[in-house]
Amino acid sequence: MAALTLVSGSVGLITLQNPPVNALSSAVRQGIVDTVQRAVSDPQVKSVVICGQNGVFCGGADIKEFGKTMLGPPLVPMIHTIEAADKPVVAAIEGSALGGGLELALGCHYRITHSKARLGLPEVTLGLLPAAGGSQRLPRLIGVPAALDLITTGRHVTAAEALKLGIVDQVTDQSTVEAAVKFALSVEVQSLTSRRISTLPCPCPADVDALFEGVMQRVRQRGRGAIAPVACVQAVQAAATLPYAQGMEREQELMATLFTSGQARALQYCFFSQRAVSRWSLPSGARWDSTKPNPVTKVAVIGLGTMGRGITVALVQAGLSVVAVETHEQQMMAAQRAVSGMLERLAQRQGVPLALDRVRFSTELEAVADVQIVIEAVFEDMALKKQLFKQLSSLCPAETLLFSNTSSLDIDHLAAQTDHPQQVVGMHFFAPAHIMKLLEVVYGPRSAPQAVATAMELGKRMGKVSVAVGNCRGFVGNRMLMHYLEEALFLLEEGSSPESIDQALKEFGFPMGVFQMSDLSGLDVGWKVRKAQGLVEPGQMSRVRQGRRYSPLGDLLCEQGRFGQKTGQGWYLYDPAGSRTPRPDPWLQRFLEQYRARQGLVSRRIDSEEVLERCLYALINEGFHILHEGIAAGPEDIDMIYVFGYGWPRHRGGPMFYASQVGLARVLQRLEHYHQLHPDVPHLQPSSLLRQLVSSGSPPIQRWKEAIRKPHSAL
Ligand SMILES: CCC/C=C/C(=O)SCCNC(=O)CCNC(=O)[C@H](O)C(C)(C)COP(=O)([O-])OP(=O)([O-])OC[C@H]1O[C@@H](n2cnc3c(N)ncnc32)[C@H](O)[C@@H]1OP(=O)([O-])[O-]
Repeated sequence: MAALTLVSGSVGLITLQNPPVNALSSAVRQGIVDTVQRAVSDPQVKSVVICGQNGVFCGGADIKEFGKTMLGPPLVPMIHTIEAADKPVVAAIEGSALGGGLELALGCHYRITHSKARLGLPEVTLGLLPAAGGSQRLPRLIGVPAALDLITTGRHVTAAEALKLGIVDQVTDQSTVEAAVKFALSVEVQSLTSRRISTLPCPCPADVDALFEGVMQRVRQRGRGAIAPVACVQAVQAAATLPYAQGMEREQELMATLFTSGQARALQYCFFSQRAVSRWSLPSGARWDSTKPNPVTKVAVIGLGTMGRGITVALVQAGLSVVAVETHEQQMMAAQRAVSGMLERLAQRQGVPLALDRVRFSTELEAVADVQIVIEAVFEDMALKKQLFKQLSSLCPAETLLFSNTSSLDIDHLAAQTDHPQQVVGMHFFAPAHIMKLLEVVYGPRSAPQAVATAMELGKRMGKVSVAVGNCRGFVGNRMLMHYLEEALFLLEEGSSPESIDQALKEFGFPMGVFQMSDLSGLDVGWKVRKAQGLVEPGQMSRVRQGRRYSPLGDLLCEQGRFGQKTGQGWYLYDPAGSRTPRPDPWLQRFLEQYRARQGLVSRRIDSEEVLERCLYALINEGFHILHEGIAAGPEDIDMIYVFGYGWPRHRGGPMFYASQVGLARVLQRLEHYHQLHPDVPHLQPSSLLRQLVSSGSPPIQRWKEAIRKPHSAL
């Protein structure tokens, strides 16, 4: 797992060998301990270079080993031995040096880096802190402010930035190992006294206390309840205020509380789930590893509203040529200005050349005839979309893939309008489409595996986390969200307020509450959907529709023109209209009181526990239905949809993971309790899969799939 060879007569070259990222597994750590010891005691070896196999230095500690019994030599003494060596040790960094990988490099006396390498201490994103001395060495090397930034955000830096910050000594465009060997030869006789980072004082700015106070405040605000960023600040504070040995003790102490925390488990689950969802499969048995995506260079986007513009920008950013179509001249011109502006700002921010020449704007539908993929992003109206798919089917060659950015309409109905229904797939982007990471790739019963593979690959090229899901109303995300929204309305009817419901959800970790979210996206959006479903009865107050409990509150607000932020009034007040700061609205409070009085509802005090249980368990319960029906292939798919598309706090792992942490028996018992109190609310009736899992002893989430007999949608 680590090999030692003698090169250039006197350099001991240690190569880490653990593909794909040379993670520091117990075997690799043992390999390093053995090879370092041999190199240090070999009189022929005058200096040492440590590198990684296959162009990657090291991706850090082996995350798969977390949560298991610790075997092999620990990292901290291993890195101390390297630092204490009396022969110069040089890290040759290619690819990545992340987490424990960078900490290993910080234990070396010198660091030589390839210009394309990326470095960072991303432990915080896994619910941890750099506890192999990283929190103590990095501030000593680059100063407290820069170290705080890197350690609390976990962001990766480029080789150029690493050089500027002083993390590395040299950057090369050539062979990093050759450069490092040459460098090692040049420093063989130099003193190492100033090269052992742990022995250096920690450079602190004069107002260090104010700095820590400010960072701690920011980290708490941004972290929304995450504990690792707070511990990271505390660890760097120890580096700034304590001698190294005591700082290390503090680092270990803080790590001990994080290591076994539920948040660390949730974040590590997210790390693996994010990668697992790319390994999709279909009911037919087609899979990611046996289906080749089509080559794609040119894509068309039809409909240049907010979504179409964002999709266009994301495609251009992915390096594709885009034909952007909007049939109304004026709207096309407005879209052209907006897209150009977005691309200009992005190019400026990222310091890359502007790629405006990759987009061609047109008012002619015929302009899409020579693209490989058409993405339809017109208004969410089934009749309009059907007509467009019919036109596209006669306009485009048979091999053109036709994707729809619908957020809830039936993909199969659209496919039925075309001569090649196998070419039709849903590509549900989230607004703003060039920023939001989530993409639901919706396969219909007739979608060809190759079409799905191409959509998944296109999503990857656009930097999205793409999740393949089956076809049903609302797909996965919006289908689950519906019950979350409904429960929030029921709670309002029963006596709660938008402020207290939103507060409970924000304390849970959502960036905003359900009513703030509804004001942001516009109350009229859901109103239109409910109208299309025949649920809206203008001016009517009845609370039972289509045989189940219904809250007309949202409809009543819309009838008054209260659409949210854009109209200045919704569940909150916004002054002026379009402002993003919600203010409680006394009108709404009076309106709710009158509404309850007319409905004969007696207001009661509702605590945050009930808010969370009813809103979240209703959503989770729908997640179990979705799993049972095979609409999502596994709980990871649902969780990644919620983490990347709906602001579910990552440190809680996604709704299904959260349910597993709370305990399935508890979730079942609370759903039963609420369903007994509200028998007219079918979504509170526990799913049969949840019951089945509880009766089979609530297996860990990784084993739920075994309990789901139908692995996929039967559609
Ligand atoms: C205790 C002392 C404190 C130290 C703590 C730490 O170091 S914490 C660690 C701090 N380090 C980090 O947080 C870095 C985490 N890693 C990364 O950010 C990226 O993997 C990358 C940038 C290294 C490569 O990106 P890329 O797009 O080229 O590739 P990719 O991302 O698709 O990964 C390929 C495969 O490798 C797997 N795998 C990767 N890393 C690890 C690991 N450390 N372990 C185990 N496995 C790992 C990954 O699951 C995937 O497996 P799959 O799905 O094929 O079975």
